[in-house]
Amino acid sequence: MSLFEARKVTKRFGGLTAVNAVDFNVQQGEIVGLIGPNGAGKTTFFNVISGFMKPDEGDVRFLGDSIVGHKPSDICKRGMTRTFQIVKPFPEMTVTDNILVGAFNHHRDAATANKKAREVMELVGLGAQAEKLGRELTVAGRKRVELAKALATEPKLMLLDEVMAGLTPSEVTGMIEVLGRVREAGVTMVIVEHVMQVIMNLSDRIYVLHHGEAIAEGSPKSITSDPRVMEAYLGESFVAEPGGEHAS
Ligand SMILES: Nc1ncnc2c1ncn2[C@@H]1O[C@H](COP(=O)(O)OP(=O)(O)OP(=O)(O)O)[C@@H](O)[C@H]1O
Repeated sequence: MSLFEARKVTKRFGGLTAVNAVDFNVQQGEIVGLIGPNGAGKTTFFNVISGFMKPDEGDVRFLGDSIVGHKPSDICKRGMTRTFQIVKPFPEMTVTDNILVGAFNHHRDAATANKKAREVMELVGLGAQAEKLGRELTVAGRKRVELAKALATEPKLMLLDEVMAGLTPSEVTGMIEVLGRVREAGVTMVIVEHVMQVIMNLSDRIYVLHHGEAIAEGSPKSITSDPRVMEAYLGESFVAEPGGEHAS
């Protein structure tokens, strides 16, 4: 059984089919990349699989159960959580307290929630910034808080929406290391990302969306040499630079 599976997922906006009969699966322990040119349907697909939008057709299954129609908070309690492209930590709360918001999702007991918050803060490299306020953080710091908040909910599967957007090349390298540690901690991940260096470095498998359809799936190596993928990216830079137009 796959940890996660989307079967023939379709989402339309009026006459526009943003996601068209997409099959997608994730096995325990994998990092799966999701790429595609601008407007390919990545965000829409992400919104559907994380419960923020309902598919018009198809099924989304996590741990063998359909989660279509379930609230994101319920899906999070089951062990699947997501991050957002635009990261807004609570500005007047410390880094610790921001992360505790995630930890309390899973633990009612304050001591246990605190312990979890400390643990994920160390994992993402925020230990030294624990007492900083949300508004004092750089983009890179805010991205790490977003990641830590998601991790504090103790996910089995984490969906990451452009965690590298707006980061400098050295910050991207730092974040790749962090995600490597997250994987070692046993968290399975799906990554939507424009920074190809990240996708190619981290992903075990990659799905490519184009005009709402999954046109290719395979190892990073097979994807880069796939003629359908090259054609889909015609006119766009396939090797996007960190901190590009998708900076938030
Ligand atoms: N709420 C909406 N209402 C109407 N059309 C939408 C809506 N959201 C997305 N779309 C359209 O659906 C298509 C897919 O958009 P989506 O944002 O999912 O693509 P994307 O691959 O995430 O793009 P990008 O890489 O630019 O973020 C686009 O044509 C977009 O204009």
